[in-house]
Amino acid sequence: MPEKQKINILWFTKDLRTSDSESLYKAMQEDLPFLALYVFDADFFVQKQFGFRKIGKYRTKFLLESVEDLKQNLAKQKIPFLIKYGKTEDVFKEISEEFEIVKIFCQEEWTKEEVELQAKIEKAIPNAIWEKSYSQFLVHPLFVFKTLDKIPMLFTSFRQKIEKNLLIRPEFESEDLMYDKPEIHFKSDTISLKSLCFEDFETDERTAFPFSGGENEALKRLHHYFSETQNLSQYKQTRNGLVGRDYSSKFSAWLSDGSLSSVTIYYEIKKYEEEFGANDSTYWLIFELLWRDFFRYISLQYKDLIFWKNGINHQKYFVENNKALIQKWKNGKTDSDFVNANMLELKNTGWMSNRGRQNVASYFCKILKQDWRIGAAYFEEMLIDYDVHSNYGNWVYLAGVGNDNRDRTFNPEKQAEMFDSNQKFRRLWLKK
Ligand SMILES: Cc1cc2nc3c(=O)[nH]c(=O)nc-3n(C[C@H](O)[C@H](O)[C@H](O)COP(=O)(O)OP(=O)(O)OC[C@H]3O[C@@H](n4cnc5c(N)ncnc54)[C@H](O)[C@@H]3O)c2cc1C
Repeated sequence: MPEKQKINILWFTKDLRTSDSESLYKAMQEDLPFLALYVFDADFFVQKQFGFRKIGKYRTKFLLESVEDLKQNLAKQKIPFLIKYGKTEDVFKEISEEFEIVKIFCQEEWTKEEVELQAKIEKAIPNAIWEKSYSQFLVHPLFVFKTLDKIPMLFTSFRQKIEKNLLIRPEFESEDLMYDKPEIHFKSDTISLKSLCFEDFETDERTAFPFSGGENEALKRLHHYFSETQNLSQYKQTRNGLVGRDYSSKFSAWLSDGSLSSVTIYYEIKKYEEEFGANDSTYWLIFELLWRDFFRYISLQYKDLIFWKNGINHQKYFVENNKALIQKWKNGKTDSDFVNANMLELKNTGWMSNRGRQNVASYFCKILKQDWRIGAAYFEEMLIDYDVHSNYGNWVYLAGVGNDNRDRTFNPEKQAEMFDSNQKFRRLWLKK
């Protein structure tokens, strides 16, 4: 039998970008040719939890756009890119029937489903060498664990310790490297919303933001929010808003599938501060990106406990599973018009503001007293920016079984008075 050609694989997962890509940068340094790969994993599109899909139509559309954009960016660098639908381990097996896979470059993961998937690939391709990178963090684990032995329970102590002599790794200059190795031919699948069993849909005209996936759109949004409009300079005052495109950055959707890197955002903030001046608002965006990191470090430390009913602190959580109440919450038919408006926004657009998310989650856990995991699973299906660490981290936090032991309940009436005093938001979503 002729020897198989040796190749490496650059496996994209939640790092759908060509700029600041450690994996792409490293794959380019190797002598062997490589094939870039993205798999729409079949299990992921059919699995359900608490009756909800793992991914709904909003995120699926966004993901399709992100992968298409990645394809175009990789083509500019002449990098061969394979897009497949199926079980990821089967795709790896199929490739290994034609080629000897020597190394797999990808993002490091530690949450349950991601770890299980990597284990299936390891079993299918036992001899491959894995080169994993922590490209999803703002503050690299090497720095964090040099500073801290253990991740503190409270965000404030995490932030204060990390901010002392904060060191952010430089960006990887990966987007201009040209691929000059032999092309690897492998036939991609044609994948669409329809082939993934979703109906096509129009964006609701009331949406807070008409999201489009992909690195190019992410960078466009960044330049709009920063230099074009200088909205960043008012971020701290506007970030609790509910209506409109610019009350917050809306970066989360691109951060979640990795088409935008938080390190890139950081350096863009620094450039912005040099040009337009630093203030509380420019700092506050970094502060929020540290919250994002914090929840990643919490999941890294507590692993699967973030999915457990009693959470990371083993707090007893008494819950009900009242289907009628949950249905009312989902469909915006509770006793609170503020909660209802937020839930209708989510249902119709895949988006909800941070203020809205805090209120509806607190209402679900503390007032309706339902199992927080059901609320989190509904968010997982619906949110365009769903991210395992931020979603489950925030839900355990609000359910009182995470990093906040204070038994706090948001009062939706008071919150509506504070953040929607003119009822603009409620009128937008509740009007007949
Ligand atoms: C119950 C609940 C569930 C959530 N689920 C998700 C989720 O699945 N995916 C997700 O990205 N965020 C989630 N968040 C966090 C937050 O609501 C969103 O990140 C934010 O609303 C996104 O809007 P933005 O990008 O305009 O935020 P901005 O206010 O512009 O903030 C900038 C960035 O900071 C990070 N950030 C801000 N607030 C938080 C926070 N509380 N926790 C973690 N990171 C934060 C995000 O990456 C965000 O894009 C959740 C919050 C709650 C209360």
